Amino acid sequence: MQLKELASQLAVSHILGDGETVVTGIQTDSRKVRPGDLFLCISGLVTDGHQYAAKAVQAGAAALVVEHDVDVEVPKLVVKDSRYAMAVIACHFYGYPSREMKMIGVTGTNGKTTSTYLIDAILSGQGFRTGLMGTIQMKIGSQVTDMERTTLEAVDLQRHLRQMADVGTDYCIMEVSSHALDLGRVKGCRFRTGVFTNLTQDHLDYHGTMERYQAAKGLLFSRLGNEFTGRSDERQFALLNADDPASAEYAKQTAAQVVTYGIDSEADVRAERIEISSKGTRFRCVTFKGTADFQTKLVGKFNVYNSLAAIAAALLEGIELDAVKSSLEAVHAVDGRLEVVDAGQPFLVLVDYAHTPDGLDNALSTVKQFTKGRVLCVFGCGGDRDRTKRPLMGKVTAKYSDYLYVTSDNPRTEDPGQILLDIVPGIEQSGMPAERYELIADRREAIEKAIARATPDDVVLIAGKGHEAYQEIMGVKHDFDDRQVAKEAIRGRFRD
Ligand SMILES: CC(=O)N[C@H]1[C@@H](OP(=O)(O)OP(=O)(O)OC[C@H]2O[C@@H](n3ccc(=O)[nH]c3=O)[C@H](O)[C@@H]2O)O[C@H](CO)[C@@H](O)[C@@H]1O[C@H](C)C(=O)N[C@@H](C)C(=O)N[C@H](CCC(=O)O)C(=O)O
Ligand SMILES: Nc1ncnc2c1ncn2[C@@H]1O[C@H](COP(=O)(O)OP(=O)(O)OP(=O)(O)O)[C@@H](O)[C@H]1O
Ligand SMILES: N[C@H](CCC[C@H](N)C(=O)O)C(=O)O
Ligand SMILES: [Mg+2]
Repeated sequence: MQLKELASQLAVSHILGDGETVVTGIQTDSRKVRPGDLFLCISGLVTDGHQYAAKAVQAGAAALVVEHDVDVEVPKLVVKDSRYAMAVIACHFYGYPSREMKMIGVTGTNGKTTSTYLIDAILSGQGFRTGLMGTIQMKIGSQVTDMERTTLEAVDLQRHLRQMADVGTDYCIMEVSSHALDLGRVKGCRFRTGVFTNLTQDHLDYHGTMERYQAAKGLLFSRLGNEFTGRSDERQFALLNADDPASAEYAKQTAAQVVTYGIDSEADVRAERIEISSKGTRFRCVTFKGTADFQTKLVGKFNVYNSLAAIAAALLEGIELDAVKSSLEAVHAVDGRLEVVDAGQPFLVLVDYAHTPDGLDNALSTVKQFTKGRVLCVFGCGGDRDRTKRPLMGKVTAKYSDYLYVTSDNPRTEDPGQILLDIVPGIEQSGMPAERYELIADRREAIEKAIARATPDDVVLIAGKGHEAYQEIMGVKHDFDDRQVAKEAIRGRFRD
């Protein structure tokens, strides 16, 4: 595509050099530039992409997008805001793929990955071709790849959406993180449905306050439904959790049709008579398309919310309640979410991805409900992330656990020992005596100790890393999988 065609998408911009220069790809990271690419210089939070313009050109960049002139001899498109230009250019370059599929975006502090998996299971169960994008994986046609980010930057997002559209995808179901909304990664995407799971504390390192965090998530809804076309297949929906106070604000902001789900409040899709066991959950679901009794393999009240979101999203696509029920009931636990680790031991070991105070409250209160013996919890807090959530996570784990093994969870560039110390005030506040918790920076050792202490009827919950297969220390990712390590610890203990 010619540089001048991309320039024509931006009202206030100008070209320095030959506008007929052809670019064959788009890139925002100089280290990934290939010959013929257009390199966009983004002024980021850590560094300024303009500094890497020369490197990008050395690697073969045919042209640049810049906010100011740089001393490099290739044609340049000068824009006001290169992050905004990135979304506009990416959408145009890849031919607006989100218009060729029905996009379902899920935002919220917890439950995004789980809800997207459930929606995917129901829609694909009906024979629709689905694509999935989120924390664990990206699925395009039959190809599945692991992900490093929850929501991709606009250039990567649009490129993959193009691939999804090209393989004939009917529905793209994707997680939309608050970082993505705030940084404009999904600008230009046309969503059919925006789903809100819940809002509780996380990411205050980035957003600063809960108000700003709430507002970032609100962008998914405030951009939804502004155009009424009269066509039912072009209707847009804001699917909101009636039990979460933030929903009222999102309902006001959106022009889309608001549909609610919930348990405690009046809602369009509501669960009643909830019965939770360690094997699954039963509930009656009263909807605008009838009533049905569900028996799912997913454990916990929080998973009833995730199920309701998925049921409502599917009903809005015209799927019959019976069909929704049979697909949902067939779903097993999502990878690393209350996943059972079984190496023949006489007690239950679960690996879960709870890494926020509310996530831990949900996971642990659920476990507590069906534990006859003691709850032994292994957990930590991520480095280079919201520090204020650390004592809160300490407090909530202490509330539900009989023994706590406080350990590392991706210390990243921080001192692991200091992160543990940041957690302790919350444990102390809960009144847990010192002999019932240990600080063990080495996660393997912490898991081994918890497994060594467990007796029949106890439950060991290893929280925070779920599906992750690494432990990031000082910027280096070391192989580490809680499920594998737990199995090794069990085998070590029960070896004859
Ligand atoms: C806060 C945040 O999301 N920051 C992202 C953002 O960083 P930034 O704008 O500050 O960029 P920067 O690092 O200053 O770099 C500026 C520019 O220089 C470029 N550069 C940099 C170095 C170089 O050698 N060459 C080069 O070209 C970069 O590619 C970038 O375009 O853009 C970068 C490039 O795309 C991302 O790598 C970076 O993700 C950081 C590392 C990150 O950790 N993000 C996490 C918090 C995140 O996004 N998490 C959410 C999930 C949250 C949830 O679970 O709810 C997610 O969606 O994954
Ligand atoms: N609806 C929910 N409400 C509260 N907690 C939940 C909910 N669903 C899941 N959780 C808890 O949060 C953890 C993470 O769930 P999930 O991966 O689905 O969330 P997510 O929003 O995708 O997280 P991330 O922001 O890291 O992508 C689970 O392991 C569980 O402990
Ligand atoms: N998407 C979340 C995941 C946190 C997972 C936890 N294991 C950690 O590293 O803190 C984040 O980037 O904050
Ligand atoms: Mg996720």
